Amino acid sequence: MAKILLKNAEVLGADGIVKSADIAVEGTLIHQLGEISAEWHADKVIDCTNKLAIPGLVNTHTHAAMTLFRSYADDMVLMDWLQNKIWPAEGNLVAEDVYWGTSLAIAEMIKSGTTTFSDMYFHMPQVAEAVAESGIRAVLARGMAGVAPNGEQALIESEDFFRQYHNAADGRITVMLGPHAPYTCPPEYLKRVANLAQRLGAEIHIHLSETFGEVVECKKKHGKSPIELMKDLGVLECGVLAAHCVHVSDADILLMKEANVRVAHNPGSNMKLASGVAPVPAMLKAGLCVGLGTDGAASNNNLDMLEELRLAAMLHKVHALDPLLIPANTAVSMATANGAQALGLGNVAGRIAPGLKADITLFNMHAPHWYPRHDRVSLLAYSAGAGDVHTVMVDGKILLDNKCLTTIDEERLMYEADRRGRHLVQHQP
Ligand SMILES: CSC[C@H]1O[C@@H](n2cnc3c(O)ncnc32)[C@H](O)[C@@H]1O
Ligand SMILES: [Zn+2]
Repeated sequence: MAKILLKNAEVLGADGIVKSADIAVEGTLIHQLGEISAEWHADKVIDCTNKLAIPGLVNTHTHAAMTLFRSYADDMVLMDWLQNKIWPAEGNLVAEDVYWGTSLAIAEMIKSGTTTFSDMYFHMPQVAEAVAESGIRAVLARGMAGVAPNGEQALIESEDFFRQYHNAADGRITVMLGPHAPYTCPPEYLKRVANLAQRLGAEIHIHLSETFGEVVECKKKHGKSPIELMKDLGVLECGVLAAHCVHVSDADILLMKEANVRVAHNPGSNMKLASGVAPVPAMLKAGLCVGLGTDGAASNNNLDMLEELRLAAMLHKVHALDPLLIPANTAVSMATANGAQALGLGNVAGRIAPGLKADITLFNMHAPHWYPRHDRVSLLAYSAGAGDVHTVMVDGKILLDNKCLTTIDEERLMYEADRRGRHLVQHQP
């Protein structure tokens, strides 16, 4: 079992306070924190002078392989973007495209300090392969739209995928079911998804109440909001990770709290697609678990969780004209511990504490924008950039060493992603 000592770090603890400490990593786990006894011999020692150690960032909602559509269709509203640009181009995707697009996303995520991501997409065995090879942690859901003939196939593939990959890659992969949204999955179909989830013991990852138009349509069609509809169909009983939740009412928030719905807040995507501002302060006040996500790289347009963290901290302040909303430590918790909890990994990752998985990101603080160091959490939230990410460890294994990826051939995947991305959109309108 490999033993790694992170020596002399400044560690963001589970209490949100930064203290000087050593971190002993044994195998996949954080063994000890603080002063490490001289009897504990490390195989490798990393000098963490001037380094801030935080729990790895958790991206709670993305479509990783959509890196292939980055910069293809910008400055559009969601439905126009999906129906006229993205879905036609996705119709051309083959399994290998998803493998390379996901690998590109993983490289970008690791380099910007993310250690876990939650994905909803197609060709999930190839996503799992990219996850397994790279060493990152992931929660994967095969996206399902309930229209014939693919709706049936999606249910079958989701069950197969769950049975084959839940807890795969030494436990780094867990699986959810991924019905896309109420506007692509009719009620009867969502009931079948909920039944399947109950039968498998799987949780559900779904887009909910992303745009005002979605809510209006849902009320017109079903006489209730998307959240109310999910409750009535039995979806909320399965354990739900709900992406976006921009247009939710106070009554919706109460229902979400009752059912312990966890929210993936995607401020960058919501701003770019002009979907609106999710009532995150009200959700937090109600006691909901809110994590952060980038959404796909085609609506963001990067997978940088540090940027998302800062957007979350800033957006709600300016929206409510209240600088007290989402302070730095809240935004950091949303990007780490709350994100892990939102993905059902609260007892596995998201905090630097003995017994938890060694998923750790080290930031180099020896740069002009990190001085003076009045408050390290403030520096992380408001001053740091992805370029400061120095070392990334997942499951006790170093995936980024002094800014170099250790498990991924970056040049090869940039070449493949470029070639495949151009091919996918070649004959599109
Ligand atoms: C069924 S797999 C996932 C599906 O979701 C699409 N998608 C990407 N971004 C969004 C978004 O913000 N809202 C709704 N759907 C989105 C993606 O293109 C895939 O088709
Ligand atoms: Zn999405």
